Amino acid sequence: MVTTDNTLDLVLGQKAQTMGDNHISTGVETPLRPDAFDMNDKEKMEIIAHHFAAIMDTLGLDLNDDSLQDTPKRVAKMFVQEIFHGLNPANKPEISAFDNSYDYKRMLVEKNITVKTFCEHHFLPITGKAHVGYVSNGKVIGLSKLNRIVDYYARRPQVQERMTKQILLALQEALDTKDVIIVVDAKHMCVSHRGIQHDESTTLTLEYSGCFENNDMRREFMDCLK
Ligand SMILES: Nc1nc2c(ncn2[C@@H]2O[C@H](COP(=O)(O)OP(=O)(O)OP(=O)(O)O)[C@@H](O)[C@H]2O)c(=O)[nH]1
Ligand SMILES: [Zn+2]
Repeated sequence: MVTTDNTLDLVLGQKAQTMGDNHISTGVETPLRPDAFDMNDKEKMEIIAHHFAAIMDTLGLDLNDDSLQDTPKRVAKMFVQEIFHGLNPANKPEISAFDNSYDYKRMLVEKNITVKTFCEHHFLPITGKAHVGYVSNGKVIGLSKLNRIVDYYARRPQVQERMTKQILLALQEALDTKDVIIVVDAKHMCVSHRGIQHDESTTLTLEYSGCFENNDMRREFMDCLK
């Protein structure tokens, strides 16, 4: 085993000092430690599998059962290589901008981009759609790259507000313009499947900058979503 329970205590202790127990948001950056990627994926998966097995064991589950015995490994792989893949900056999508040779000067809207992320408070799914718009500053990027940027920031433990801001900033950077807008409409399983257990509510977050500070531009974008 690569780490010890002492390491975990230390990590959890640090978190408690910096965040308290009241889930105060830590700004636009995902709160990661500076040494977050000192370990490679394989080492991380071994440690997570070990600890997840302890969770299952504590719940009284029989880890010798055929169906359960590989679950710790499955969960570890899912965390590191699938659902939290976007924690690692090495996995940030390569985006190359090219000249807007079509001379298209209006708003471009990419609607209904799938958002599959996980609430950082409960590690339960948040599922929904993002809609992004921008006005080219002379540069354009491939349409699928808009979806890829959303997907990269979704593949982390998240709060919806932070994810929305992170995507806005990444779009500004990729497109080299402030003329960007994003709406995220998502359902939180931590609201529908536990706690209050309300199925119908969704959470809408909106971030914008540049020309979208203008009410008419924002309204035009919203009209495109109807
Ligand atoms: N602002 C924000 N809150 C979120 C998000 N995802 C989950 N939450 C909320 O985070 C809060 C966590 O608060 P706590 O009171 O510590 O958790 P809890 O006791 O499990 O809360 P209940 O869900 O009310 O039972 C809950 O109200 C969640 O609904 C998010 O993306 N943004
Ligand atoms: Zn939650």
